[in-house]
Amino acid sequence: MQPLFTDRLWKKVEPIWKSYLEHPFVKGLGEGWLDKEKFKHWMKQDYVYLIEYSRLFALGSAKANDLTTMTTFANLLHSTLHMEMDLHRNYASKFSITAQELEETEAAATTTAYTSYMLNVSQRGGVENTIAAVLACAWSYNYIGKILATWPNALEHEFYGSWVQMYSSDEFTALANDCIDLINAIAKDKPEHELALLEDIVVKTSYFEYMFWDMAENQAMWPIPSTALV
Ligand SMILES: Cc1ncc(CN)c(N)n1
Repeated sequence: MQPLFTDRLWKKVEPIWKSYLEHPFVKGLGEGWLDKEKFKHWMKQDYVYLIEYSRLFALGSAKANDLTTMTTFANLLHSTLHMEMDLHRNYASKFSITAQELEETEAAATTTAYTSYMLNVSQRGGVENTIAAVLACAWSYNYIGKILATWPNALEHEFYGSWVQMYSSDEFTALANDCIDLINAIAKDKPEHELALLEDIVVKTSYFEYMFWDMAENQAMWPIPSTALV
């Protein structure tokens, strides 16, 4: 039997993904001591990130060569806009931030760079580029969620517990698995030079994931705040 493309990808990205678990933001979230202002920054940035990420699923649906793939992308789009973004809207209400205010968040430099990269590679290629661009997002959050769920009291934490519950849930796991199955099916008959390009997209987005945790940890926006500009 042919090895799965995601087995090869896993070998490549494993050191990057393992480093997420050592990152102070992820560690603080899993151990329950993360500063809430840092979490608020992540939540707001992630909301505008997810709007662009949703656009990718819509693009994947439009680029799909068959109805099954089109339906999978449509389902991923729907679940992101509802299930995943509901988590953010619920957290926002705890900070007295409305859904409208969340949507109007100015994207930080890292958020802009990451979403622009994903949209760029997706628009430049076929459906295989789109699924490669979203793979690390869905799969790595599920990877982190499932590991944090095994940490003492992470699932029960009064504030961060619902984050761990959502990203480790059966529903979110099914979405991540849909992405894994899609890329394996699409990669099956591709020549090595095309697989190498897809692998590069997954590695780059894995680096962007690390940068996103860093951005949240440092509550970073842009080098000179826009409020300082005339
Ligand atoms: C930055 C980022 N990457 C991935 C996910 C999981 N969809 C997320 N919510 N945010």
